[in-house]
Amino acid sequence: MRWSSAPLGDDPTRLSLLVHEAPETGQLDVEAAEKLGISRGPLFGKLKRGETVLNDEGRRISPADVLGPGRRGRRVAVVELSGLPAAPEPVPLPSMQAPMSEGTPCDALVALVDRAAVDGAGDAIARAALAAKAREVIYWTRDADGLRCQAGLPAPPVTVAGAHDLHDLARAEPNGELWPAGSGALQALSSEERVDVLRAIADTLEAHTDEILAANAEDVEASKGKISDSLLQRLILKPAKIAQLAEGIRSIARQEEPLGHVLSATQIAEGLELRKISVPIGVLLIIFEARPDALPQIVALAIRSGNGLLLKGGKEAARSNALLHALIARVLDERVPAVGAGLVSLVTSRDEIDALLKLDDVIDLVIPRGGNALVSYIQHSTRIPVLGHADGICHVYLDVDADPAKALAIAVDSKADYPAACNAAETILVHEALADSLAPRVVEALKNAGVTVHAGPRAAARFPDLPRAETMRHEYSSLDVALELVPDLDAAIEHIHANGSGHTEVIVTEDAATADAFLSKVDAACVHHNASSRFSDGFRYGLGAEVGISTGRIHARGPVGVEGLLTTKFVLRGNGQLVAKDTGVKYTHVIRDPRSL
Ligand SMILES: NC(=O)C1=CN([C@@H]2O[C@H](COP(=O)(O)OP(=O)(O)OC[C@H]3O[C@@H](n4cnc5c(N)ncnc54)[C@H](OP(=O)(O)O)[C@@H]3O)[C@@H](O)[C@H]2O)C=CC1
Ligand SMILES: N[C@@H](CCC(=O)OP(=O)(O)O)C(=O)O
Repeated sequence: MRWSSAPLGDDPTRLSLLVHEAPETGQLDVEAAEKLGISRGPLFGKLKRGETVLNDEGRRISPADVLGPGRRGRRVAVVELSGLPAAPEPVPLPSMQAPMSEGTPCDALVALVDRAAVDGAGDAIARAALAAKAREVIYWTRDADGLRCQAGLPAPPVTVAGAHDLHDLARAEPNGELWPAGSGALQALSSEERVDVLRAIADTLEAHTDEILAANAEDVEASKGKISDSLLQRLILKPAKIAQLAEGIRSIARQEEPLGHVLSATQIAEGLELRKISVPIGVLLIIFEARPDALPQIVALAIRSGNGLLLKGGKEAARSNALLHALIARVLDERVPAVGAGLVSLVTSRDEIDALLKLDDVIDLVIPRGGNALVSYIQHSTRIPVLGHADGICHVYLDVDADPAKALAIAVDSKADYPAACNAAETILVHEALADSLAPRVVEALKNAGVTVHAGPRAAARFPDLPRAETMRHEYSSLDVALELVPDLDAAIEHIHANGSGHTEVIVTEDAATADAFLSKVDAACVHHNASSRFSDGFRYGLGAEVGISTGRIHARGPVGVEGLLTTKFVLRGNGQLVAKDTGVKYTHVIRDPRSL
C-alpha cells in the first residue's frame, strides 16, 4: 500500500489523498509450471513476481502461462470537504494540475464532510467524484462526537461508473472521460479476452441459479396483485430460462469477432487504400422493462460489441437486476480488471434518467425498450440519438389461400405462446371469404387456448356474441386478441399500416405471389410468411440474444444483436498523397472484395 497527495480543485490546503493498493498476482499453478519444465525453487518466485523465466530446456515461460487471474491494486481517493484542518503533511506534488485520479479511475472516493455541512455538500462531492473518476462514493461525517460512516445518508448507489448523484454530476459538466473509460478499455481487450468474459458470465449465471431464483422470487412476491398476470410471467425467471440465457451468451461468444471487420474496401488511387471497418458505438444507455433476463443479454451484446453500458431496468425487477448486475460486475473485476465493474452501471431509479439524458457528450445512444409513452418521452427529452424499441401491435393475416391447419396453429402460437411479449399477435385478420369456414375455427382454437377474442367492426356482424374490440390499435399484452375480417390482401395491408406499430407482421398463405406481395409491401421491422410472430426475437433469429426489437428505422431495425450496436469508421492508408485541388492523385476507385483482404 502506498499513498500520494492529489490536488482537489483550487484548494490545495484541503486534505486529498490517493491511496494505491498493491496489485495481487494470481495463484501459481504448480502442476502447470512443473509440466512446463520449471523446477521448484527461485523460478517459482520470479514467475509470481511477474517475471518471464527460462525453463530447464531454455524455453521462455511467461507468468501468464502459469498464474491464475490476479487482482489489480485498487485506488481510493480520500478528500476532506469541510474546511477542517488538513491532516497528514501534504506531499509535494509533481503537478498541481494533475487530475486527482492521476488519469486512472478510482474504485472509490471517500469524502469527509462536516456533519453540519452535509446538506450543502452534494455538489462538491459530485465534483470530487468526477475529479477522481470514482466508481463509488462513501461519505464520512465528522462532528464533536468524532467520525462516522454515514450508512444513513442516501446510499451512494454504484450507478454511472459509480457517480453517486446524477443530478449533481450533470451539473458538474462531466468531461466525457468518466464513462467511456470503461468502453475504451474494453475495446483495448483482445477478442479472446472479451469472449472469456462472456463465457465466465454464462458460467456464473448457471452457478448462481439458486440465488438468482431466490432474488427473483422476492421480486415476484412483491409484485403479486400489483401487475397483471402476463407481466408477472415476464418477471419470472426459471431454471430453464437461466440455462437458455447462458446458452445464448455462449453463442454470442462463439460468433465471429465483430470489431474491426472490413465491410468494404476501395483503392482510391495508387498506394491510397480506404477501408470501412466496424467499431463500437461507444456508451449506451438502455432502459428496459421489468424483465430480468434482458439484463445479461444486453450486457453480453455490449461486451461483444465493445460498448460501455448504463442500464435502467423496470422497478418490479429491482432485486433480480441488482443481483445479476453484481454477479456480472464481479466477473468483470476478476477477469478484466483493467476494464472493471464500471463498464456496466445500473441505474435504479427513473428519477436519474432525466439527468443522464442531458449528457449528450458522454452517452452516444439511448435505447428505450418499453411502451410508446416511454419511447416518445425519451425522444422528446434528449439530444442523444434514440433507437426506440416500442410496443408491438402485431397482426397475423390468414389469407384466402391459407392452409387451415397452419393458420390455426400459427394464430394460436402467435398469441398464446407468450401473450405479454411485444412480438405476440394482437389482431388476427381473416380473409372475408373464410368468414364461415376458417374464421369460426380460429375463434374456437383461440378460445380453447384460453384467449378472449374481441371482434372488430366487420367481424362483429359475423360473430355478434363476441365482445367488441374497443379499438383496432391496441396492445393487449394478455390472453386477449382482436379478430377482424378483411376483403383482400390490400385491405389487410392497409389495416396493418393504419393500426400496427411496425414491429412484426405475419401472413399465412400457400400462394407464393400473395406471400411475396405481403412481404414486400408491408412496412414493418419483421415480416413472416407461414411462421409465428413469436420468432421475431434475437435468440430465435440466431443473434444469440437481443437488446430488444427496434421499431425505429435507423440505424437498426427488428431484433438488435451485436451488429445493431456497431457503427463504422473509414480508415485511409496512404504514403504522402495530397488532394491539391484534385490534381494530387489519379483516382482509380477500384472496389476491392473485403474477403480477399
Ligand atoms: N420492442 C421491444 O423490444 C419491446 C417492447 N416492449 C413494449 O413495452 C411495453 C410494456 O412495457 P412496460 O412494462 O409497460 O414498461 P414501461 O414502458 O412502463 O417501462 C419500461 C422501462 O422504462 C422506464 N420508464 C418508463 N417511463 C419512464 C420515464 N418517463 N422516464 C424514465 N424511465 C421511464 C420504466 O421504469 P420504472 O419501472 O422505474 O417505472 C422501465 O424501466 C409494451 O408495449 C411492450 O410491447 C417491451 C419489451 C421489448
Ligand atoms: N425477446 C422476446 C420478445 C421481445 C420482448 O422482449 O418482449 P417483452 O416480453 O415485452 O419484454 C421473446 O420473444 O422472448
